[in-house]
Amino acid sequence: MQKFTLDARPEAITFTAEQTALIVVDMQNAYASQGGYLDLAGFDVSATKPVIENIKTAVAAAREAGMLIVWFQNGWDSDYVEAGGPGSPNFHKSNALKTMRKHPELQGKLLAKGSWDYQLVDELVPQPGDIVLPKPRYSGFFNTPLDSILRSRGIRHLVFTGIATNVCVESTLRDGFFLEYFGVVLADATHQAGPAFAQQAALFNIETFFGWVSDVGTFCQALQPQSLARIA
Ligand SMILES: C/C(=C/NC(N)=O)C(=O)O
Repeated sequence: MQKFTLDARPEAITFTAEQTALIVVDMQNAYASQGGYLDLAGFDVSATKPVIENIKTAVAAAREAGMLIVWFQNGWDSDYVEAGGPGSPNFHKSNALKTMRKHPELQGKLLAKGSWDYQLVDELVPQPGDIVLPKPRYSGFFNTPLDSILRSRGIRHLVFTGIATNVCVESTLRDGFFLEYFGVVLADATHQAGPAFAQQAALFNIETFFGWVSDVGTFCQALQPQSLARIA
């Protein structure tokens, strides 16, 4: 199997395309579009367009190299049974659920399956052979078949893109770490929920404790057939 070496912080990391999945976390209107959940809840989504473009570029490079692409969609049924009631911390901490309690006219709209908010942004379209997984909580490993899908393919490395860096990306990467997956974040293909320091803190945590941090240009460069980064 061909090996690729990706320049990353805190050090370069080597992987094969067959044993790596590109994970696209929750690139839904809820998280990346004006008028979506995060915007309505008061989070700044004005800088998500370049993130969408960078994800498109990373997905194309990963697909060309033969990597599995996994797309997550965060949310629940339109009655919010899957979100959990007052007995679930999710009921109390989800800003989507809190926003809908404050604005009952939004009930059934935010992160509800079938809604515009739940849909992936128009610019990012899964292709045949990709895996599209719904998830009910921040971590993509919780109550989803992600682990068995990856294990059955021998995948050990996960390259992360998506929104939000400090919530679902970091949660999924951390759970992956405990399950012995090597997690790499492409920083310019992610965006935080909250102030800029939340992005910096999440990336600091990841590169220092849980994984590696690189960027889309470096990732594409590493995957190029003629790249000097390629090791026979
Ligand atoms: C804040 C938030 C983040 N989700 C994510 N996809 O990172 C949420 O779902 O409430």
